[in-house]
Amino acid sequence: MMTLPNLLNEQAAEILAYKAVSSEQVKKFEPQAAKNADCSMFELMTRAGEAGFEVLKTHWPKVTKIAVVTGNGNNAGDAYILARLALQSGMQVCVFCENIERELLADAGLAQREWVAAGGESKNFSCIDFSDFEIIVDGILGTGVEGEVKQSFQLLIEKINQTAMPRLSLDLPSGMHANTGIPMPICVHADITVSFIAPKLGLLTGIGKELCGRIELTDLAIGKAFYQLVNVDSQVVNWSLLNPIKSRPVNGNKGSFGKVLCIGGNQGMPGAIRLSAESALRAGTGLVKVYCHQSSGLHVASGRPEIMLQYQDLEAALNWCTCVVIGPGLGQDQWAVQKLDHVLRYLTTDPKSLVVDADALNLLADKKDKTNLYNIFSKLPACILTPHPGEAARLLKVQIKDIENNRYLASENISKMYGGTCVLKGAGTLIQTAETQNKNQCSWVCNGGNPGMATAGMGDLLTGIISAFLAQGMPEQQAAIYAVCAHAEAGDRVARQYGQRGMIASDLLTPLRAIINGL
Ligand SMILES: NC(=O)C1=CN([C@@H]2O[C@H](COP(=O)(O)OP(=O)(O)OC[C@H]3O[C@@H](n4cnc5c(N)ncnc54)[C@H](O)[C@@H]3O)[C@@H](O)[C@H]2O)[C@@H](O)CC1
Ligand SMILES: Nc1ncnc2c1ncn2[C@@H]1O[C@H](COP(=O)(O)OP(=O)(O)O)[C@@H](O)[C@H]1O
Ligand SMILES: [K+]
Repeated sequence: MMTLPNLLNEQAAEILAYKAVSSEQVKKFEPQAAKNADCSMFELMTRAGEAGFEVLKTHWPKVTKIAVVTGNGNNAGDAYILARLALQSGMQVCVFCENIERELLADAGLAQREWVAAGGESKNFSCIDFSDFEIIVDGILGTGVEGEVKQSFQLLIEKINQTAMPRLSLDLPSGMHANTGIPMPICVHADITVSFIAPKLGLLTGIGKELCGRIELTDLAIGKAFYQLVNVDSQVVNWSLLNPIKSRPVNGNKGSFGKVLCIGGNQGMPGAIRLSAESALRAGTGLVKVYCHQSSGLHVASGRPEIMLQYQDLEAALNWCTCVVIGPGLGQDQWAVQKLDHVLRYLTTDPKSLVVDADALNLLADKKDKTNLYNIFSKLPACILTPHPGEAARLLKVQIKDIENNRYLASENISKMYGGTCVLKGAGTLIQTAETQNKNQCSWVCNGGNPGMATAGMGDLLTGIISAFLAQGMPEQQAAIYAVCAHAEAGDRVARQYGQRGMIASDLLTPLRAIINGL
C-alpha cells in the first residue's frame, strides 16, 4: 500500500485542534499529559472554567445574568469555576444542581467549595426558572456520561432546550456520546460548545455537528504533551489546510491529464451523469466521455460539447479510459446490471481506477459475494465508494440510523467489506481509507460544507471531482480527501455569496475551478 504524501500544509500540521480523538484516549492520557506539562488536575479544571468564561464573554459580551447548570462530576467542576469567575467579575450568577446539600468529590468538590466561599448562590433543579437569566451554561455531563442519561437529567435537558436562550456547553453538550455525537437519548442543543484538550470524534460529524453549534477548542495549554501520548483517531481537514495542487507541466497535453469514463444516465435519468462529467472536466480532467443509454445522450451533452458520448461497445470505452466512474443515474434495471457486471468483469483482468456512486452502490449492496468484490476492488490502482447514509445502510445491510449512530464505524466497515476508500457523505463527510503504513492517517473528517449542499446532484458533482483527481495522478486517499474538501469549499463559497437556500449543484462548478487553481 502506498504511503500517503504529506497532504496538510505546514501550518495545518501544527494545529492540534484538528486532531480528533476518542473520549477514552482523553480520559486515559489527560492526567499524564497534565503531569508532563507541570499542571495539576485542579489547575487543568481551572483553565477549563477560565476558557469557558472567555468564550462566553467573547461571544455574548452584553450578557450579565448567567444560569449555570451542573451535574455531579468534573464537568460540574468546570462549571463551578466559570460561575465563580463570572460572579467575581460582577455578573449575576446562579448555579443549579441536583442537590445543594451534596458535596462533590475531589477537584470538582474543591471548585464547588471555592464557589461557595466566593458567596455564590446555588439552587436545586426543582426550583429552576430561567426567566431571570440571559444565558445557560451547561456543565451537567461531559465525557463521563455512561449509558442512557437518567430520567431527571433528561427532563432538565428538555427544559434547557425548550428555552429560547443561548446555550454554552462545556466540553460537550450534556447527554451527547463523545465518540459518536449521538444523544443518549437526549442532549443539550448548544449554540457554542467549548471543547477541552482535544476535539472528540462525535462533535465533528452527523447529528453531533448540529448539536454542538459552533465549536471553540482550547487545549488548556497541555496539547503538546497530550499529543505526544495519543494516536490521532481522525484528522480534521478542509481545503485551507491542504497543500496546493501541483501546477500542470508546461508541456502537458490533454492525454497527460487522464481520460475519465462516466457510466450512468439510464433512460430518463441524464442529469446525474452530466453533472459528474462536467465536474470531472472542471476539476481538470483531460478528456471526459459519458457512456449512457441512447435516449439520454442528447440531454447529457446538450450545451456542453466538450463531453464525448458513447452508447455502445462498453468494452472499447473501458479500453480507452484511465479512470471509471459508475453509478450516477445508472438505475437498477437490466441495462444497469449488465453495465455494472461488464465493468466488474473488465476490471478483474484490466485494473483501472474506479469511483462507485449512487445506483452502482445499490447494485453492489445486492451482490451476495462480497469477498469477490473485495478481491476485485482491493487490487485496483484506486477504488473509492461514495455512499450517502442511505446507500451506506444498504451496503452494510443495516438501517440508516445504525449508520448515523456511528458514522466512523460505518465508514470503516464499508472500507473493510468492499476493499476501497469509503467517502461517507453528509455533514462532516468522513473519508475512511484502507489501512496505510501509518494507521493514524486512515480516518479523515471534513469540517467544510454546509446544509445548502443537501440538494439533488451535489453528490454527482463530488464523484466527478474524485475521478478527475485520480485521472490526474493523485493516489486514492489523496484524491478522496482533496475532492471532498474542494467540493465543500465550493459549497461554502457559494453559500457565502448567495446564501445556503436555493443552491444548486451546477452553482459549484465555477468556484470549483477557481479553488483547484489556488484562487
Ligand atoms: N480534572 C479533570 O479530570 C478535568 C476534567 N475535565 C472535565 O471533566 C469532564 C469529565 O469528568 P467526569 O469523568 O467526572 O465526568 P462527567 O462530569 O462528564 O460525568 C460524570 C458524572 O455524571 C454521572 N453520570 C454518568 N453517567 C450518567 C448518566 N447516564 N446519567 C446521569 N448521570 C450520569 C456520574 O455519576 C458522575 O457524577 C470532562 O468532560 C471535562 O468537562 C476538564 O475540566 C479538564 C480537567
Ligand atoms: N448538511 C450538510 N453539510 C455539509 N455537506 C452536506 C450536507 N448535506 C449534504 N452535503 C453534501 O452534499 C452532497 C450530497 O450528496 P448526495 O446525497 O449523494 O446527493 P445526490 O445523490 O443528489 O447527488 C454530499 O457531498 C454531502 O456531503
Ligand atoms: K456539558
